[in-house]
Amino acid sequence: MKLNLDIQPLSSWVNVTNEPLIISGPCSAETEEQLLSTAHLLKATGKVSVLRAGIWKPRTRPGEFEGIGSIGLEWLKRAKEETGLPTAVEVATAKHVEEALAAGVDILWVGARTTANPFSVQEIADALRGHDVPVLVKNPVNPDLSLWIGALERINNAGIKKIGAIHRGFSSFEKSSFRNEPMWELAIQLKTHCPELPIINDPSHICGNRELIPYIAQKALDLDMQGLMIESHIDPSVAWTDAKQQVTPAALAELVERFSIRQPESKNEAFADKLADLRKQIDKIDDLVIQKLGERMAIVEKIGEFKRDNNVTILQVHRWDEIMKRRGAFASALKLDPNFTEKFLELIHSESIRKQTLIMNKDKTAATIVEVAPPVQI
Ligand SMILES: C=C(O[C@@H]1C=C(C(=O)O)C=C[C@H]1O)C(=O)O
Repeated sequence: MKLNLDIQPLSSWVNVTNEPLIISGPCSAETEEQLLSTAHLLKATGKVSVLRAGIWKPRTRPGEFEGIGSIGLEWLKRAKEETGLPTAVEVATAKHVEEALAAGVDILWVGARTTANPFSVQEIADALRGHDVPVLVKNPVNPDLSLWIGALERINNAGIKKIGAIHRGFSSFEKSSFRNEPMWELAIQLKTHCPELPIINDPSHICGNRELIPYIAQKALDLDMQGLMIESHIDPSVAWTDAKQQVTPAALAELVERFSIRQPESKNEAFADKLADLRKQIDKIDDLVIQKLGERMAIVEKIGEFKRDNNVTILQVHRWDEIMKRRGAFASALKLDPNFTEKFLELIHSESIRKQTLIMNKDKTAATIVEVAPPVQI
């Protein structure tokens, strides 16, 4: 799938003081004093290009702090006047868009819960029509790339060319050390579909705690993401929302200082030659792997026909269990990650099952069952 968005490059709509682009500020604007003092400290670090603050907060349960509301726009205006930092807020309705634009907010972002709802995204897109304001679209809460792409398309179709995506991770039922699973492969797929789309990582929402932020932020930069949105607060311990994931402006500066900034390419000729040579080796190996997988699947199909003719079930748990153990041991002896091996083998097994299911049901009307293999996480 190719995603054809009409995009203006990030550098044409935001003045990045330092690489990478850092958007920072409180999760929620709480008081004028909290917002202004945080903004001044952020500006003083020299590392921040945009000031963010949530003023309308979509909360999971009622009764929690739902944002300070429109008054926060006045505080943002003042913060911008005093620090010179452009401002960014989350919008979830047409009214939010109108108010934010009237107050001179420089960048709008669509939150994860909103991206998941095409009606809301369309309402926002319609309100944006005729305006020339940059809009960032967070990934939907659920790991659905099409919803993310659909939201970007709706905004772009409304004439917004200064557009980017924010990768803030995905809700998961499973317990994990992250608040939202990064599922990097979805961001990588988005980048593959539309290489010119800037992607900004939001380690605060992925991690849900300060401690993990450096690791996720560095990984995002190593995956060639163009910027980071990191929540900061003058005193995170008393923050009204998301206290655990906010950092002080000083901690933010230290974090940014420690990043290793790598370029997508190197101009060094010796490097280019060596890389080309190594890639040739990889090409040969990949061809062999694919060839062997093709041969394996041909045998799987033969087994399928054999099972069909002898009325034997497709799934053979003991055989599969034995394969997992033996291949697993071989793979770990070759220093392959057990998690990777397990997922790789499971993917092969589900494809075997799918192929044999088609063979078994060949003459039945249900022959149209085309189950696809589950997505692999990295
Ligand atoms: C190919 C077979 O069918 C299934 C697929 C397997 C595989 O891909 O290796 C193993 C066991 C079965 O669940 C088989 O029975 O050997």
